[in-house]
Amino acid sequence: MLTMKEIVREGHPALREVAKEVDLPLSAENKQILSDMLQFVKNSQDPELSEKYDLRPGVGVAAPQLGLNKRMLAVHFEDLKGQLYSDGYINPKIISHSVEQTYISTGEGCLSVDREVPGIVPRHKRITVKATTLSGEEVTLRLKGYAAVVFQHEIDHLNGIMFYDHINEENPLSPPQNATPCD
Ligand SMILES: OCN(O)CCCc1ccccc1
Ligand code: NI
Repeated sequence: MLTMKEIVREGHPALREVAKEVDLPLSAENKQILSDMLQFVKNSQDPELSEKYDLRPGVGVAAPQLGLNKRMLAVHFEDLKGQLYSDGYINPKIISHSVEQTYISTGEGCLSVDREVPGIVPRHKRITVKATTLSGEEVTLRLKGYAAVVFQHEIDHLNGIMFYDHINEENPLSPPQNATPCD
C-alpha cells in the first residue's frame, strides 16, 4: 500500500515537470498504480488507517507526487452538497472554464508541501473536464465550486504547477476580482 514515504516533497523535480500522456487502454501496471493511488486517498481519510500508517488526509493525489511522469490522478471527496467524487482519471483535460473565479477561503495545502503557505488560491469557478476513468470509461465532467477546485489542484500537478504559484504575492489574502468563495 502507498504511504507518505512514497509522496515526493517540494524540491523533487517530478513536481515541476509536465507529465506525459498515458497509453490507453491502461496497462496492468498503470491500472495497479492508479488503483493504489485511489486507495491511498481513501486510506488517508480513514481515522484508523491514517493513524496507523501516519497518513496526512488528502482529497486527491496526482502521479507526479509519487515521482511518476504520468498524467494520472485520483480523488476521493464529497462536495459541499454531499456528492461523492471517487475515481482515478487518466489524461484529464480541461476543455472549457468560466471567467468567474472561486477559491477556498482558508487557502490550500498539498501533501507534497510540508509547510503552511497562507493565501487565497484563485481557481476557475466552473470547469469542463474530459478524461478516461480507472474502469476505462471516457467521461466529461462538469464541475463547479469545491469539486472544480480539487480537480484544478490535481491537474495542476500534471503540469508542474503548485497551488502557491497562484497566490498573489503582494496581497496573498485579498480575494481576487470576480471571485466568490466555494466554502
Ligand atoms: O495533490 C493532492 N494534494 O496535495 C492533497 C490536497 C489537495 C487539495 C486540493 C484542493 C484544495 C486543498 C487541497
Ligand atoms: Ni497537491
